[in-house]
Amino acid sequence: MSDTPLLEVRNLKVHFPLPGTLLKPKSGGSVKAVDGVSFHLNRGETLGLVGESGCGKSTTGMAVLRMTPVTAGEIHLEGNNITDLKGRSLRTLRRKMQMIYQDPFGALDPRMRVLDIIGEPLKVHNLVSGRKAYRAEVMRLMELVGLLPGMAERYPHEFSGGQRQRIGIARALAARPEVIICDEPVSALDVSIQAQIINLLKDLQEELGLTYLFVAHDLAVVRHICDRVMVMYLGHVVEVADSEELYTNPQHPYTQALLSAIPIPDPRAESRREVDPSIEGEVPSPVNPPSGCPFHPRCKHAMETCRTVAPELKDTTQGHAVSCHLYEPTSAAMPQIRVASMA
Ligand SMILES: Nc1ncnc2c1ncn2[C@@H]1O[C@H](COP(=O)(O)OP(=O)(O)OP(=O)(O)O)[C@@H](O)[C@H]1O
Repeated sequence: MSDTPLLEVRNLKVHFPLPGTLLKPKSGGSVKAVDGVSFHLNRGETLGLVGESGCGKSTTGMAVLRMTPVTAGEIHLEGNNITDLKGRSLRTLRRKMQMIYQDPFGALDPRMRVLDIIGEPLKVHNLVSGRKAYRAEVMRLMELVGLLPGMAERYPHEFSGGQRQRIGIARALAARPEVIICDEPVSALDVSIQAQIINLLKDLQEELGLTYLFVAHDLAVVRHICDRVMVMYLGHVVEVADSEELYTNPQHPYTQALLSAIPIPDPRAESRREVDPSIEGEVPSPVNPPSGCPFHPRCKHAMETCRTVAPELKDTTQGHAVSCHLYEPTSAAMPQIRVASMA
């Protein structure tokens, strides 16, 4: 892997005006969906982006793709600032960054044949010339994702969920992208199919040298596919580390709580598992964020400190960074809770 990140995001903010403030933007109120997120993505790696519903994962992915307006911050692809690209440059960028969507049922146009769904990016970005080359390229892509070329004339409703997700993957690959944002690509699929799609994504990455930003709320899935994992909470990154390091040595109380909620496949171990109570109940919303420390009720710091000053993301060991006022890299680690084994 190269030392220069393929993608770099610096202090990204995406704030949406609250309903009712759209006509009077100065009247205040906004949802801080993403609020100062920084990360990098190395060529050929998979970075997981995890957190509970509403923490800003999808918005981060959409902002990186320039599909949602960026309030502040910078996005760099291959060293070029792409935050304000427009027109033809933005179209070129769109080819380099593709998305695989969560809902394989809603993401495909039901009136289009698979041939045209997968082939559309070839036409839009002028990647092949002539009908024959177009058809041959679609067939190649179908084979690459495990679909029979004979299915090219069919419509999306004739396919299962897993097959539809394969169509979505082939369509993303057609553009020959540098980065693929996988937005919960398996959460709408049956568990048995999930593993097939995860393995397909891994194989394609190896074969084509792809780079993934893998958005998910299922921490068990993320562990199997990601090299590094970044944990988000209410628009902020609270911890980032190599995958194994994060799962075996989580430092942030919120990461520890999230990990405690992963079910254990062994029924006896599962019956002994203790879920951190702070993770139970209603998922916090950025529309009405919790009062006090937004990160964890066990935080001993003055509540207002955490509300008014976002904790800095501090490096602990190499590549492992934590954002919490309580965390002191030089002192002993923060109070640990027991982390459920995933064996
Ligand atoms: N276009 C929008 N206008 C207003 N608010 C929005 C918009 N898009 C997202 N939000 C809000 O921003 C917050 C973050 O949403 P986002 O979809 O990024 O979260 P998420 O972590 O991906 O959640 P999920 O896993 O449920 O998709 C939520 O409170 C959401 O309601």
